[in-house]
Amino acid sequence: MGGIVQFDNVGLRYGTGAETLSDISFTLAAGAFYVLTGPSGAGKTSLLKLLYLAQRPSRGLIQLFGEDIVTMPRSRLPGFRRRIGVVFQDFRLVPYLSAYDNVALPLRVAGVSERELDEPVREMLAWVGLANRAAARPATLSGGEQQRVAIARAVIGRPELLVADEPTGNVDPEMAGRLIHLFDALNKLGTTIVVATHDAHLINRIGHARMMRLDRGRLEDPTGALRHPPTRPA
Ligand SMILES: Nc1ncnc2c1ncn2[C@@H]1O[C@H](COP(=O)(O)OP(=O)(O)OP(=O)(O)O)[C@@H](O)[C@H]1O
Repeated sequence: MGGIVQFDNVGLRYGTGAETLSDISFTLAAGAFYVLTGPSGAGKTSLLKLLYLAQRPSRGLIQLFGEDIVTMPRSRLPGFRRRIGVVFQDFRLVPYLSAYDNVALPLRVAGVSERELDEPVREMLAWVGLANRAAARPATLSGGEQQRVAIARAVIGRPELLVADEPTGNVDPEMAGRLIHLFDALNKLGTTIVVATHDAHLINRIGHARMMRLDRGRLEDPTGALRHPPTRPA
């Protein structure tokens, strides 16, 4: 399988300070499951932001789905973003929408009819243990419940790439197991997954994951998972 993401010598600098990320080069294989680890402040969230196109690099080349996204006109970025599911560290649910409507959002944006989306939305809410909270607004949900809505919203549209930032930070081990099962099921359907986490328990439960480790803005490749020949455009 080919690379779905390729970084070549990518650097990221916020403002005029030192680089937060330096010399980042890797290829993500389509359909694989990656776990990104590293100490707090190493740059994990920054790397994920580059992946889900919330941040442009200060230098280097990024290809996503076979296209150079650094020089791509801004008008084309929203179309690319719709192919990526994101679980944000701070959830970013739409505050005036119910849990049901937050989860339904990607399907509505994709033009799925109300009749067709009702069953998958209810199934997904049940899977994350929120069947009886469908009508609740985010402000009335606990942190762990909000996180589960955010995960349900990110996976329901079966994105080509799923990027999740500390997705089990607010849930108990049993729920973490269910969420991993959900990521696994999505991965089996072909979605490439990148999960950033500190959670050793989570890392141990995803036996087939390829490890990526960031330390002070530089990427280590402890298991050789990222060593693919670069696939440059002809
Ligand atoms: N928008 C920003 N502007 C300036 N500096 C930033 C910004 N976002 C992050 N940084 C800095 O970049 C560095 C890396 O932060 P980042 O959030 O990517 O690390 P992290 O590995 O995800 O940490 P954690 O595990 O604590 O979430 C930190 O020093 C942080 O202060």
